[in-house]
Amino acid sequence: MALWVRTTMAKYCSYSTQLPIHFAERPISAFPAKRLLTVRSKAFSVQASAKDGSSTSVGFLGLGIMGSPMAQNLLKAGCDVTVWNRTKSKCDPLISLGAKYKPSPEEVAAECDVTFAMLADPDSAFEVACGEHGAANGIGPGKGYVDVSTVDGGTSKLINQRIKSTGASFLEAPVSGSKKPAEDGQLIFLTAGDKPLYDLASPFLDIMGKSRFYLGDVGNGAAMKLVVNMMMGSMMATLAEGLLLSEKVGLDPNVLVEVLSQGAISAPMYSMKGPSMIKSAYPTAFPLKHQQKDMRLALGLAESVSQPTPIAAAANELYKVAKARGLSDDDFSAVIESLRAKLGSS
Ligand SMILES: NC(=O)C1=CN([C@@H]2O[C@H](COP(=O)(O)OP(=O)(O)OC[C@H]3O[C@@H](n4cnc5c(N)ncnc54)[C@H](OP(=O)(O)O)[C@@H]3O)[C@@H](O)[C@H]2O)C=CC1
Ligand SMILES: O=CCCC(=O)O
Repeated sequence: MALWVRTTMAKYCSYSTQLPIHFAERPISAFPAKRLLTVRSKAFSVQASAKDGSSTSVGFLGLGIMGSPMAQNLLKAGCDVTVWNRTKSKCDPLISLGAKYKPSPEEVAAECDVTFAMLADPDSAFEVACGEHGAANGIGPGKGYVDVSTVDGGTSKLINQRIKSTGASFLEAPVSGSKKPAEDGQLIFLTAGDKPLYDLASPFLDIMGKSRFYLGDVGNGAAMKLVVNMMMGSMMATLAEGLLLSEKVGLDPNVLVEVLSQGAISAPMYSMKGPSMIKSAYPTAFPLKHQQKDMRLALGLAESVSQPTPIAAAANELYKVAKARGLSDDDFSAVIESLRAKLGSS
């Protein structure tokens, strides 16, 4: 009996030199917990470590808003997890849940079969992978490095090169989904790179996420993520404009959110973020500085293929204004503040 409801499709992507394959799998959380554990432990034993025949050991580098719950879900599923974070104190809650700790990415990668990295941006992703005491210094043949940070394709390719030069495998796997989906194991992985590593890492991706796409060559996962986040950033800016305009012409913006939720342009994001934006509350799930980083990287991607993206370019300006107003660490929905200032309504 098929355990997965799998849809497979293949389509040509001009950004890739090979035909990408997309696997979208049914959320594993749809299965009862007991059944799930059986499936998972079977997967682990099938993919036993080359090192000593025991189950695959996992490293996790970067325990911010996303990395912490992702690593926590691996631990809760019974995985053998070793963690590292630049600010050591963020490791403590995971250590108390049973994680091991190593004082550098190098030592984590040397210890573990597969090492995941969830870093802030291209610079930190590169530094943790390739810098002094970076993962590349500890990794080697038979091991894998899975970078789940959101970076540009160029950075991902550099990390790929350096990791591969050691004889290890590389997979980029940025995620769609924010803090709550990370906590609930409902992320969407956009992967590209070494297919055998994708296969090896899939049971772990399925613990942390609800679906995964394999997109072919390194760079395609990053590109897909940037296109998605470029659209998300523009949608958020549009919501901000609509909320403020409705308010200014005397409408109740809460009613606008309700109207949106019932029509063709309904989006979970509008229903989730709209009500708090109306109250000028921006509890951070996705930091605004990261959204602006993604707009910037997406515009760079568009530039590289001479694709006009005027809407994203305009939205990016709003995120830059919001950053300049000290809102970098607020949720990206705080972008509305840059329009409030412009419209003179705050
Ligand atoms: N939050 C979200 O909703 C989503 C975020 N993403 C992406 O995931 C990535 C992580 O996001 P998120 O968890 O929200 O971000 P956070 O800002 O919460 O965490 C960033 C992590 O990167 C580490 N870091 C930053 N700079 C360095 C550096 N120079 N050297 C070593 N480590 C560093 C931080 O360490 P320290 O604790 O020491 O600061 C922390 O572990 C980003 O690329 C983001 O775009 C993707 C999907 C959703
Ligand atoms: O990169 C952040 C994505 C946030 C989301 O998908 O909700």
